[in-house]
Amino acid sequence: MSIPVIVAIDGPSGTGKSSTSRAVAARLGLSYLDTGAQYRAITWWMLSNGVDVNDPLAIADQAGKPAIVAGTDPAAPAITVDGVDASGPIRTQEVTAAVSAVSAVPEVRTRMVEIQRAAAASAPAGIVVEGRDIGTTVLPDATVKIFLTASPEVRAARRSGELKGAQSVADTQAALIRRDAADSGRTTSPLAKADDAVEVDTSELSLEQVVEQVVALVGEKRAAR
Ligand SMILES: Nc1ncnc2c1ncn2[C@@H]1O[C@H](COP(=O)(O)OP(=O)(O)O)[C@@H](O)[C@H]1O
Ligand SMILES: Nc1ccn([C@@H]2O[C@H](COP(=O)(O)OP(=O)(O)O)[C@@H](O)[C@H]2O)c(=O)n1
Repeated sequence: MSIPVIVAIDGPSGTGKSSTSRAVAARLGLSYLDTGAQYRAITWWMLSNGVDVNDPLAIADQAGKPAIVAGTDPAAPAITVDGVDASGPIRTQEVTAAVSAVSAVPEVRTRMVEIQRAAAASAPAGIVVEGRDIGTTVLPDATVKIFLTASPEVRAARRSGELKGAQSVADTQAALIRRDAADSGRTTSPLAKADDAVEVDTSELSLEQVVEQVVALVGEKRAAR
């Protein structure tokens, strides 16, 4: 058996983290973990249970309650909260608007990071983990660290394509920029590029080109060890 490979993919919203991570994991036969889905899931639970998402103490007090389970199959990402499928509700605009406040609470992060490290440690061939703080905090010894970027215009156009006109491109861009600022500005493990991460600007690249670059980097690291 070869040593498991750990790939950390970080970056702001709409840079291609999920699409790239799933494709790389599928191509290399690795597990896959979407940590953003976990933060969205705990946010959905807080909203559903009447917790004031602008009250960090109230969030901290409840952070240990929901059981969040994320699947690790890149062909079928799954997320449940207390056994209930949360894959639809976690993508609503209500959750998107509240997730940065909930994920800034240290007690929430401590809990999520524990689940994330356990998933990485138990992946048989290795794992691709995507998020905001994977290379800096969750898995600082990852084999390969990637930091994806793209211009705000490109990111907003990609996101509004997915929202199918539910929100204007201008509103989507403004919301992305607000979330970037909150995620980069928080005290506990903010969105940041690790010093040893490779930055890839995806603005002018196709998904296939980004996937090729990441697969090539993993191949180089594997050959070197
Ligand atoms: N390199 C790319 N070129 C064009 N579209 C892309 C690229 N990467 C991702 N996309 C598309 O952009 C949208 C957002 O991608 P996603 O992977 O969800 O980003 P993130 O996880 O960083 O928010 C998706 O609709 C996806 O198909
Ligand atoms: N490792 C991570 C991943 C996500 N998050 C939080 O979760 C939110 C949603 O992440 P996401 O990856 O689903 O966001 P999108 O890029 O899909 O819009 C982010 O805006 C962060 O507030 C985090 O704090 N740390």
